[in-house]
Amino acid sequence: MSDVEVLIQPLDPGLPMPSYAHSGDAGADLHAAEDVELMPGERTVIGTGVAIALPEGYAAFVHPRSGLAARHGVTLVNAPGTVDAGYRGEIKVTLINTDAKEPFRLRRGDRVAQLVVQRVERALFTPVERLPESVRGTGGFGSTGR
Ligand SMILES: O=c1ccn([C@H]2C[C@H](O)[C@@H](COP(=O)(O)OP(=O)(O)OP(=O)(O)O)O2)c(=O)[nH]1
Ligand SMILES: [Mg+2]
Repeated sequence: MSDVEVLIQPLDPGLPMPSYAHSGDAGADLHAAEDVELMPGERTVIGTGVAIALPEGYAAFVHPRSGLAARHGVTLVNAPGTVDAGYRGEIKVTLINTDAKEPFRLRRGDRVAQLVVQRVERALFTPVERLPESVRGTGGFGSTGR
């Protein structure tokens, strides 16, 4: 894994910066900027107290944390959220509590999601009459069976 410099602006003094729990981790944990209580089925958007400037050719993706998903049914509505290189606003997280019964509580400062920084390509969309043939062809949506 190589390093890439990402400029980060703390918007909320007192909140920890995103950080990798272990060397080799792909995701840097993002911290919740506020206390939240989500009823079963409820969703909300919360801040993480940081803004970033990614280099051209990169994007960052806001992924759920598997511990919150497995233990509490808490995930992100738009997983993975896409942070564009040109975005300078606060990174936000679209939390949802999918649990049928249990409310979910999160404290300010808790790790709520994780940010994965990746190189991305831009497509040059080239219109054609016919696409090249492939083994899969047009089969999709369960075409290979269950
Ligand atoms: O989980 C997310 C997803 C997006 N964003 C920010 C960064 C991203 O660059 C911007 C726009 O996101 P997106 O393009 O997914 O949303 P949109 O609904 O298409 O909004 P827009 O019209 O602003 O592009 O919102 C977040 O902070 N968190
Ligand atoms: Mg958009």
